[in-house]
Amino acid sequence: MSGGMKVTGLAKSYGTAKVLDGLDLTAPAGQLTALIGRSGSGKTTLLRLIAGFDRPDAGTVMIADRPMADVPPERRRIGYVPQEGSLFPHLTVAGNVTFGLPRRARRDRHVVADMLELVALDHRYARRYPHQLSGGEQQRVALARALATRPDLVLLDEPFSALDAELRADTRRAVTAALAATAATTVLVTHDQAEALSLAAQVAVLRDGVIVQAGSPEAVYRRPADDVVAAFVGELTMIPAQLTGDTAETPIGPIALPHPAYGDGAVLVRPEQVMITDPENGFARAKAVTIDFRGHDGLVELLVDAERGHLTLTARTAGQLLPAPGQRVGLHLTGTALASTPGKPRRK
Ligand SMILES: Nc1ncnc2c1ncn2[C@@H]1O[C@H](COP(=O)(O)OP(=O)(O)OP(=O)(O)O)[C@@H](O)[C@H]1O
Repeated sequence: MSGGMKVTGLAKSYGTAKVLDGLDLTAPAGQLTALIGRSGSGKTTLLRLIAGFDRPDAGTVMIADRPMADVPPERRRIGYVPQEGSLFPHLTVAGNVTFGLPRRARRDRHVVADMLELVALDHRYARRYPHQLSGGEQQRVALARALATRPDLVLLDEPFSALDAELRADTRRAVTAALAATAATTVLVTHDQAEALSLAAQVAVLRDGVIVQAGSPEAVYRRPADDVVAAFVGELTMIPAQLTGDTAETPIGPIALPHPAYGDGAVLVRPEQVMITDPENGFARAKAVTIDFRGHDGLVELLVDAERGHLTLTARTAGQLLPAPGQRVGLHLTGTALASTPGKPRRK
């Protein structure tokens, strides 16, 4: 297995616009790292620097423990799969899959059969041309071609974004299974946070030219580096709170704080941390106002009984446990919360 991928101090500007500003990122060997960030944050720029299509202004790229400064793209041992349309239209599937292989390997029919099997495509597809394939099948062939050369690193630039929901799910499954089977070190760019959380071993969040957080999907979702990351990777509901060090006292009960905070403020929690119970139970009582039904679960907007003021919250609950509009419920909180203190400067 290779030594993974590591970039250090990577900087890149276009004119006066600084896109990457001393960025560090390690993609562990044999694992999938998902790179997420807002549109225009520099995800594609980073991928192109790793691939060697562009040169950084500063910083280093190491792939499988080899420095890449003087290595041209075709000698970096990389497999690159862009959004769509990367197949050669005049070559068959077999011709595409074996394109990067030495002549002798190209004539070996087992290579094509093995690679198609790896991406869950029938071997009879080998003779078809790209225009005779669906978008999802084309992406699987593109991945088969990328993996055929046994690269040290696979780079995927939004490979599922042009596919509709059903095809996307199927293609995603086939692609991740193939990547896992070959233990390929992979960096996947996606603007779909749910996709990143479900597929990746590591999620890296790009903002303001640097990686603001890299960690397991669970860590990024449950212990986000700040409230901007928190909002980026999932829904949030804000609850006013008295911050007393390692606990926040809220109108619907106490909740633990992973980072100590003090004073008048608020906490940010995921809607699934707001637990709905019978009105007799729970720390506080509320009325369900609106229900946003989503099949397997739903979001409930709640108006909390308060002596003063007016507090609305959002809870997520399993589809069969959803209250009816107007129903009275009890509430409490679980897990830990991120403190949000007023006046903290917000970054874009
Ligand atoms: N060749 C270029 N010349 C000038 N500016 C560029 C060039 N390539 C990218 N940019 C600018 O750099 C910034 C980052 O672009 P990049 O495509 O890397 O972002 P991204 O995160 O991949 O965006 P998206 O999610 O929308 O694909 C953008 O502001 C873009 O306009």
